[in-house]
Amino acid sequence: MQQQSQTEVTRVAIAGLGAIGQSLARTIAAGEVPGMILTAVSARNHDKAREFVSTLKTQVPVLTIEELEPVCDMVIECAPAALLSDIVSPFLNAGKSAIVLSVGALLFNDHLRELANRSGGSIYVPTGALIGLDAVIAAAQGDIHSVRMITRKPPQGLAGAPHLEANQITLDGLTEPLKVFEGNARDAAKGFPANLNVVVALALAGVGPEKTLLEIWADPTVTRNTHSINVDSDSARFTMTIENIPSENPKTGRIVAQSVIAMLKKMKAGLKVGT
Ligand SMILES: NC(=O)C1=CN([C@@H]2O[C@H](COP(=O)(O)OP(=O)(O)OC[C@H]3O[C@@H](n4cnc5c(N)ncnc54)[C@H](OP(=O)(O)O)[C@@H]3O)[C@@H](O)[C@H]2O)C=CC1
Ligand SMILES: O=C([O-])CC(=O)C(=O)O
Repeated sequence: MQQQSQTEVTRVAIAGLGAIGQSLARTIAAGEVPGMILTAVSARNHDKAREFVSTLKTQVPVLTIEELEPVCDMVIECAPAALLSDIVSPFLNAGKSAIVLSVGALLFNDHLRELANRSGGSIYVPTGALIGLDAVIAAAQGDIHSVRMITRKPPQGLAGAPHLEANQITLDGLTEPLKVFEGNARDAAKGFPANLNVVVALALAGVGPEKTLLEIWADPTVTRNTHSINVDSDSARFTMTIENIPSENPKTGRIVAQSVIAMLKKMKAGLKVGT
């Protein structure tokens, strides 16, 4: 087991240099997260990644996924969902930590949780594009009667989702809101692997992927990725909505990288606020 103490310096790897990875790399390389050092990055296109790294305040090597674990203490996974296990397994195997953004893929990689439990490594799921996981986790210590979420995204925020193709749903030229999915978080993670990680984070915090229910709307009248959660439990009833400004990737909100930075800072802070 190689878990670190709060005061040790953590060597951070970033796997995936898209909307989230680039934003994280800029912030960590600028020294804005005390106790964390950006040590290596990985991307599909190494030339493009090297060009990006040259703009950072600290220079780090661009490595393959396999080369990250031997030189880093923790990995932040922000790559396509299909790579989740390849990126995270070596770190967990070594008893180290992984912050996971492709949360939906955790449902189809049960071995990662088992690996973490066996090795003493940790998988961290940030609140990401969502809101209120602290309240859901607290409510889950008692009895939660129901968890429902409604997501509205501009059509381009849902483009390319396998569920749309499988059901021959076309969003081109949409002029009014269209409900494109109603079901549970597990089916949403299959049908929208790059668009609805948030509902899986909600499921893991609360009542699990079968009982967490979701509607997805392709809505040409909204410009923000909007998620509303409704929870009813024996301790509280709450409804919360977040309206995310998309990043350069229309599927991903700007707040996601900020949520990860907040998590990194909390790991090293003496005062930790929130559940
Ligand atoms: N938990 C949450 O709240 C949220 C989670 N997400 C999820 O986070 C993940 C990242 O999102 P986002 O940054 O928007 O995605 P992007 O599509 O913007 O970036 C993905 C990056 O992964 C890289 N990549 C592709 N193949 C490989 C490979 N073989 N090795 C290393 N890197 C590779 C790409 O590299 P290259 O540039 O070279 O092509 C690209 O830079 C996605 O799974 C997304 O669904 C997104 C939003 C919210
Ligand atoms: O959950 C996701 O993958 C992304 C999302 O909805 C958002 O950024 O609003």
